Amino acid sequence: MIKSDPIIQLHNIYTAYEGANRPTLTDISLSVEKGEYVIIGGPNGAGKTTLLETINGMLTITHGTATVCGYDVRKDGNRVRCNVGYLIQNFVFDPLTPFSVEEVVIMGRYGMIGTFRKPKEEDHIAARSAMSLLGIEDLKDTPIGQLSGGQQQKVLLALNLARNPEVLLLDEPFSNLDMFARDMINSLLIRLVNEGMTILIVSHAFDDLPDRDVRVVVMNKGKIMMNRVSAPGSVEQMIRNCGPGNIHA
Ligand SMILES: Nc1ncnc2c1ncn2[C@@H]1O[C@H](COP(=O)(O)OP(=O)(O)OP(=O)(O)O)[C@@H](O)[C@H]1O
Repeated sequence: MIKSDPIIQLHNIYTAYEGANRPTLTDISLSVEKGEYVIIGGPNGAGKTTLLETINGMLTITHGTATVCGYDVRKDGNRVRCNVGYLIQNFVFDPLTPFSVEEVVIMGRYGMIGTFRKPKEEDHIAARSAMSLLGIEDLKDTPIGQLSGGQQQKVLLALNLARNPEVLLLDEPFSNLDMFARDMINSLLIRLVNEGMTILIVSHAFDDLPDRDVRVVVMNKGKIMMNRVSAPGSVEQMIRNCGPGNIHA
């Protein structure tokens, strides 16, 4: 069998925020195969969100090579973002946002629908199917700003799933969720990864990981301190072992 290229390949990457006089990420190299479940851990300010936004082509890479879904992130950021879903951390809609839940979920299809075109039947079907995966069909006509934080988070996950991404980046997806929603979304993520989606998740919650090996990437001070495939049971301890008291970077 011919081995395909990794779906994410970062080599010697430096990423800088606009106006910053030095890069936030330094010398990042990371390979992720299609269908991997990757947990990104590390202390506050370590660079976890910055890593997700680098993979999604949202930040300036000042040095190194980055390929995601076969596209060069530095040259083809738009194409990368068409194939990657990104759930950002703690996003809250303004209470007066004039869109219903279904309208927000269908925004996930905009890259495919095209500018100034109306959603087709297939876009509505994809949006409804994503809402059904998250159990939010009954909210479809509710204005998004009238939902709770946890409900809005489910809508944003549905928006990302409506476009059926090859890679899903999740930044603290469980932070606003009750235990039932966490269980439901954990099972959904495990199903998606078993079907071949590649998932990278920044999380401090390690219950209910997939019943298979996961890749654990631990960051600190803008660098990757550890990158290892491990059994799910040892993830939390591995991240603790690389905690601020135990690393001297
Ligand atoms: N927009 C920005 N402009 C300049 N620097 C930023 C910006 N956003 C983040 N940083 C800096 O980049 C570093 C890494 O931040 P990042 O948000 O990636 O950390 P994190 O590991 O995701 O932290 P947390 O666990 O607290 O969410 C921090 O020092 C932070 O101050």
